[in-house]
Amino acid sequence: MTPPKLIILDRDGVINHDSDAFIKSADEWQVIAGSAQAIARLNQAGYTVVVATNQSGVARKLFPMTTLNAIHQKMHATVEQVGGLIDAVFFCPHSADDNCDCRKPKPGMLQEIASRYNVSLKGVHCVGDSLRDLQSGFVMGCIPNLVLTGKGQGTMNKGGLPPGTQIHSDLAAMVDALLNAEAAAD
Ligand SMILES: O=P(O)(O)OC[C@@H](O)[C@H]1O[C@@H](OP(=O)(O)O)[C@@H](O)[C@@H](O)[C@@H]1O
Ligand SMILES: [Mg+2]
Ligand SMILES: [Zn+2]
Repeated sequence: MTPPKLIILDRDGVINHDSDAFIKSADEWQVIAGSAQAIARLNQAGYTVVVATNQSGVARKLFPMTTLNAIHQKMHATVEQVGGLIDAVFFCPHSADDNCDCRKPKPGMLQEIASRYNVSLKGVHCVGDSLRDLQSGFVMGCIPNLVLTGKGQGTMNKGGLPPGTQIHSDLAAMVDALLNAEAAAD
């Protein structure tokens, strides 16, 4: 069964630079060079691109929902400026103490994506910089991709990655690898 042409991206550390102090404003949100263009290349290759992101900064009262919305408005605009489209953003605003079902590594957000798009995520690529991103995808049958931007280098060094995890320097390199593999299979 050919997987749907859908790809699930983590946000902080994959699309934009991350910070141990959290990304607390639109000004602090800075795109990683090449990531917006990589999303546009995925779209041009027929992929629907969605984001699944933990945003415990909301529960921690580091920023309100209005600020999270402004950050995502900037993210959408940055991608659209280079001809790309992020189709939907799924976020978990809770803290670990809330024990919710949607905070990665739990698969709640990905289950929501599967149901919203009415697809199985088996064989769908997920891309993250933290182990929890890969774990939440792996339990849903996704192909895990670790990028070494954001927290990715530390994640790789810690090990314990899900079986079959593919490692890439950044999102642009992951997209190169995906599209080259597709071209080779044609
Ligand atoms: O990488 P995604 O999921 O898009 O977003 C991660 C952010 O929400 C923040 O997640 C926090 O983790 P805790 O929520 O404190 O465990 C920390 O890792 C922060 O550095 C990071 O900015
Ligand atoms: Mg991240
Ligand atoms: Zn949650």
